[in-house]
This record gives sequence, structure tokens and C-alpha cells, in this order.
Amino acid sequence: MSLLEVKDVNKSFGGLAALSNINLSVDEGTVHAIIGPNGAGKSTLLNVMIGLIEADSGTVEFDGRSLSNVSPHDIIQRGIARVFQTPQIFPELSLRENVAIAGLARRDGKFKMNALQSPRRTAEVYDAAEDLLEDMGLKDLVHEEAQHLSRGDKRRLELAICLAAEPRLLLLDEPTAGMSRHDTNQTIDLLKKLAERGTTKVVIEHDMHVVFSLAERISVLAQGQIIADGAPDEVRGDPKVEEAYLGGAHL
Ligand SMILES: Nc1ncnc2c1ncn2[C@@H]1O[C@H](COP(=O)(O)OP(=O)(O)OP(=O)(O)O)[C@@H](O)[C@H]1O
Repeated sequence: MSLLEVKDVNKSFGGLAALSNINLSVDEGTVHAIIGPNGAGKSTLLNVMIGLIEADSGTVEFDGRSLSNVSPHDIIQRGIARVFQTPQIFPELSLRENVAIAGLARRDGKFKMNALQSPRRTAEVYDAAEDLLEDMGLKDLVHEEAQHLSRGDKRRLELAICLAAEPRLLLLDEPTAGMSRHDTNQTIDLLKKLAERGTTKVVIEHDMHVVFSLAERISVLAQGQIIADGAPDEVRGDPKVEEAYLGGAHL
């Protein structure tokens, strides 16, 4: 079943068509990668999906309901979370406070810092935060200030923050950008583990190792258009993709 449907979406910046007639369907429970060369329109598409950029025309539907005119906050409430290229964390708070705040925001419908001081909620929320951090391999760091984390651990924290919101759809914008091969492989393992939670994922990624390790379906953007869409093996062998994406090199 399709969880997210992008239908006939167009977006121009001035005279530049960043997205042209984009149609894309993300099936529930799958990992769907969006790849393409620099400037292909990947971030614009992700921003349209999450309501940060309004399309000139076309629609995005999540679980059968249009996301038009829905605020980014309400989009999160509906069950969509985005992992940004730069981790969005509170640097001076501990890891578990960072994750607990996200859990409370999900539960209460809006950010309520003073809810952290309510004893009844605190234990419950902190327990859930610690469980998530343990899943992310950050158990020993729950009391550390987030600002002291390594880059790889920050990415893991940010994933925990996103998951605390219990999203049905997770949008990941270059989750392994800037990571060492070791951290990249750990992140791949982590994302595979997340698949067991049934969270549907859309991943923008430059690293082909990551894409082909994770994705069940790949859409290829070039110059604002989808030039290929299918299973990894279909996309890998597509001459249009090799030409557009890597100037004729083999994927
Ligand atoms: N706010 C904006 N104003 C003007 N032009 C923009 C804006 N955002 C994106 N563009 C242009 O739209 C096109 C698509 O950009 P986009 O960032 O979506 O590509 P991308 O595939 O994510 O690229 P990259 O892989 O380099 O991040 C580019 O030509 C870019 O310069």
C-alpha cells in the first residue's frame, strides 16, 4: 500500500524548473531512495514532501490525505519526521533530555518544556528515551551533553530524537554525509534495524554503497525530472541513469 503519493508536482525558482511533473509513490514499510547528481532537485522534493516548500502545482498525499496547507508542525503530528543534513539537537542538554523532549512534543501536541518537570510523566518519558538511546548504541552516553558527541554519535542521537516522535514515515537527508566508512556501516546497520520497527523511510543519499545496501526502491532525479524508478537492479543497469548520474560511469 502506498503511504506517500507525490502527484504531478512542479516547482520553479525564478526561471529554473527545480521539479518538473514529479510522480512518486512510496510504499508502506519500504526504504525508498532518491538519488541524482548535485542540483537534481532532491532536497527541493524532500522539502515539498514535508511542507517546507510549497509546490507551484501538484499534490502530496500522506496516508490518503493531502498535505497541502498543512503546517510543518501538523505534518509531524501526522507521523512524518525528517532527519536533517545538519543534526538538529539541543547541544547543552543531555542525550536523554534531547530525546525526552521529542517524546513529549509528540504526546502533548506541542513543545512543553515544563512538562519535563511533571514527576508522573518524567519517569515514563525518560524510560522510553533511554530505551531508544540503547537501541541506537548510545546507552553509555545518556547523561552526556549532546555537544560533546562525535559526529557519528550526533547522527545516532538525531535518529533517536526522530524516532521518539514515533513517525510512520522517516525522511533522511544524506544520513551518512561526512561519516567515516566505519560510521557509515554502523548507520546502515542501524537503519536496517529500524526497518524491523516498520517505519517507512525515504532516503536521499550520495553514497551508492548506502543506497544499494538499504533501498528496496530507487527513484533517480536529474534536472528536476524522474528519469528512472524501480528496484535497485533495474536502476543500476539503466543506461539513462549512468549517463545522467555519473556522466556515463558504471554504478
Ligand atoms: N531557494 C532556492 N532559490 C533558488 N534556487 C534554488 C533554491 N533551492 C534550490 N534551488 C535550485 O534548484 C535546483 C535543485 O536544487 P536542490 O537543492 O533541490 O538539488 P539537490 O539534488 O538536493 O542537490 P544537492 O545534491 O547538491 O544537495 C538547483 O539548481 C538549485 O540551485
